[in-house]
Amino acid sequence: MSEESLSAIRARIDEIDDQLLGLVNERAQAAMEVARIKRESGEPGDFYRPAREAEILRRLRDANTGPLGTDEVIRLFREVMSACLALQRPLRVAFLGPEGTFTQEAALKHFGHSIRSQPLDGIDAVFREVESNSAEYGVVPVENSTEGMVTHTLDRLLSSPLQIVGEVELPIVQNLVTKAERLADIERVYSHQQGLAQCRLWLETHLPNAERIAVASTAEAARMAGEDKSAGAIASTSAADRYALPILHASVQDGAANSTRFLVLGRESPQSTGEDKTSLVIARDNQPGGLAGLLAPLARYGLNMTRLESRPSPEGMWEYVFFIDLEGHAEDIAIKRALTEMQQLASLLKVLGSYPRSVS
Ligand SMILES: O=C(O)C(=O)C[C@]1(C(=O)O)C=C[C@@H](O)C=C1
Repeated sequence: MSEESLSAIRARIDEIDDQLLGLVNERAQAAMEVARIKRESGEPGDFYRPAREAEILRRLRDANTGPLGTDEVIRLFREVMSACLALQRPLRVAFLGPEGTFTQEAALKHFGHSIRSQPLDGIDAVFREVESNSAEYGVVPVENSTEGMVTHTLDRLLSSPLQIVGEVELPIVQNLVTKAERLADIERVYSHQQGLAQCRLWLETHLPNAERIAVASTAEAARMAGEDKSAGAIASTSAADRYALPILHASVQDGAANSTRFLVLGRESPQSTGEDKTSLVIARDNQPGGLAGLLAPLARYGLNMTRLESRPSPEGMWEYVFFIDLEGHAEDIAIKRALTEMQQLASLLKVLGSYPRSVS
């Protein structure tokens, strides 16, 4: 390619960037105008509107003709909205820390980078931070595709007044990070208990003699491995970056398609977007056919159940509560009717939240 045509294309890119800059700032002005109207009309709470954001992202995803791919378009516009929202007032988002955890990655994927993120040292602490209004939102893991449910999150949802306002799905890539130069020099491996479990086969094959030590998070594991040349950690790429640890082996998780689902916690359920999920927890006194009877209204109203999990009830031995995800919003007429009928049979029925299905 000649020098002239290269500089001509670069001049064109400069021109486009100037236009983009102008347009992005024009958009930010419009978002500030929305904030002014919200403030004047005395709307309670913060300015974040998850339903509106999901609609914007879905519309742009469907309108995109490339060459940029769906993920990139969603990521770019997520960041634009995040920056616009921060002009109104930056959101405080608590997450299961420390910095560098997959939960932080999920929080940034959902809210963009213009938030005030607050790392906390336990799932319970994240719930408490939002319950006490010290943060507007919280992000906690709820399920891993190889390791199953995060039971602590389910149990805490039962007792919390918070609502689920969103969900995030994140592909999980685990790495062996270490200052050691060879696998043979590694005597112990730190990780979160789920990280160790997700890489069980790889560890048995490649580090059969290394001691496995479960710690509070994969990020904490990376920090500890950074202080000990004969140790390694199973951790994310961002944890490796944060503690300046080399990745000796990348992508060591056993399942190729390993992903974790996170919940976004807030105080108010978002409005219906037409592509929503509703989570609830139900229980019925122990009796033959009890659960089947309780679920019958869902089938009668043609509702699609995407998840059913049981947990021991805090109330009594050998009693269970059931966590259910449905397609649809609690304001949809079919869900309203089904819930009214279920309520008559249930000893417990609590709607944990209706929220837009994750956009990707
Ligand atoms: O539409 C709104 O309510 C806005 O505040 C604007 C906007 C945006 O940037 O588009 C910003 C934040 C909200 O979470 C949703 C959308």
